[in-house]
Amino acid sequence: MIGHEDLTVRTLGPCRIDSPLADRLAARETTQHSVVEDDRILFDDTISMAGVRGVPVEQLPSLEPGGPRQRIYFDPAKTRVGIVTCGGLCPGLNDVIRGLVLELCRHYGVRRIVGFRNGYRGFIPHYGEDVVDLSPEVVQHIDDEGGTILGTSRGMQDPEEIVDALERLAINILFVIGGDGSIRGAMEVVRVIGERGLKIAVVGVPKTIDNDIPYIDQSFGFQTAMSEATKSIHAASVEARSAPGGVGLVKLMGRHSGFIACYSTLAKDDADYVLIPEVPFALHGERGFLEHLRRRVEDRGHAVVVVAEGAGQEHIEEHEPGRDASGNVRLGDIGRLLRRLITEHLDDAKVENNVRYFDPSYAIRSVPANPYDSAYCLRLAHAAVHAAMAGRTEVIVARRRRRFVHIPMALAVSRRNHVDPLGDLWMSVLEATGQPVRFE
Ligand SMILES: Nc1ncnc2c1ncn2[C@@H]1O[C@H](COP(=O)(O)OP(=O)(O)O)[C@@H](O)[C@H]1O
Ligand SMILES: O=P(O)(O)OC[C@H]1O[C@](O)(COP(=O)(O)O)[C@@H](O)[C@@H]1O
Ligand SMILES: [Mg+2]
Repeated sequence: MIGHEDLTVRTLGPCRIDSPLADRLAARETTQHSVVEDDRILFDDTISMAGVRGVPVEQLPSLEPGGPRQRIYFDPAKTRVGIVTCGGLCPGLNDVIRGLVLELCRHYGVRRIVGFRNGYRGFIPHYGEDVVDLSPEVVQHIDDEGGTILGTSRGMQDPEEIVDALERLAINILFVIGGDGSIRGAMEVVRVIGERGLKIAVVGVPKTIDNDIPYIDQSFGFQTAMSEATKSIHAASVEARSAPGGVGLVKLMGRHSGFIACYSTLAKDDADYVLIPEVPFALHGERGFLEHLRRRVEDRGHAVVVVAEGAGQEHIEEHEPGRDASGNVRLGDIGRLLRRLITEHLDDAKVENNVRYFDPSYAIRSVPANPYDSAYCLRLAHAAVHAAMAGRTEVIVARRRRRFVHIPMALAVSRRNHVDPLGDLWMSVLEATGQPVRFE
């Protein structure tokens, strides 16, 4: 059970410097739309969850609010900042970089900002990567493009060498834009910073197209990626309805979490089946997926199947689950397996079929952020700058139940966010598709 200590945010020291934004904060009070800096946000949001704690309200676990502080830890005129993007792409990476630079320069007067190239390897001399000087002029229009102007990478790097680079460049604040792996890497960097007695703040902006980081509403870029995925699902539906025995099969990203598959299915009423990593399914037998699909194709003449790439791995016998350079599991190709098995099953049943396979994986994560995500990225960037300038460290900024909060990195990587098979999201998917609760 999450306790108060799990939610305590580390700081580098007392904030003694008046913030350049102090004059904007004077009249603020806690309302539905803002939280004053010495207030806290309850972690539990139901009577039962709070009640089971059996403690007075002021002892209930609570989160530190995001937002500007009256006084800050770093002297803006003497602060140097580094920014790095790590792991897989996600729409909005450039929007976050842009937001960080503009907030630092325009509102805190911090002008010494460098970008490290290609993820954590950008710190390592062996790779010979130059740093990128960042300014409002450099970043003004980078949000028009997907990807990250800094580049990204996977693969473990030595935190000692990363901190060496921070020391050489006299960096005071490092922003890490990345997922669970990047956050774990950032924690190693924080460990070394502490061992060396340095005062360097490390603040994370969580990034995951899979939405697999817990305790946050949604990752930036998720809405854009989900929107892109609906285009492929609709194309699959058009193809399926235009041919006898048409079956549209769409494989979407989602290594361990099927959120993209779920939300993109709910957005358009095209899919008949959704298969996700969190819900095992039987392929064969009278109540298996293939027989159910055959009956659906015979009854309606077409069907659309949406499968998250991490679903059905139990059916991929010949697959040796290797790992990528960061240690993430390399998945067997459930899309190709289903394409083959669906065709074989319908052929064996003498059901005319035309299976059309779509794999838009990289297409949905390499696009620019949509306006909603662009605005979300800007606000996350603002929160990250406020947190770092106030000396917070080993923390990610996130929006949780509409409030911007500071979540300790250890908590952010303590578990993975999954679609709950007993939760309301999966219930909505079952209601929307009409598929059975389980194929067994
Ligand atoms: N368990 C870990 N401990 C320390 N560093 C890690 C760990 N996992 C990943 N990293 C670092 O974080 C970077 C990005 O991690 P990765 O899993 O590829 O993407 P993401 O951060 O999006 O999950 C890697 O290049 C690696 O340097
Ligand atoms: O980018 P790669 O190395 O091909 O890995 C693809 C994987 O990256 C992801 O987009 C997630 O990226 P992260 O590991 O950076 O969170 C998965 O959805 C997908 O399985
Ligand atoms: Mg990850």
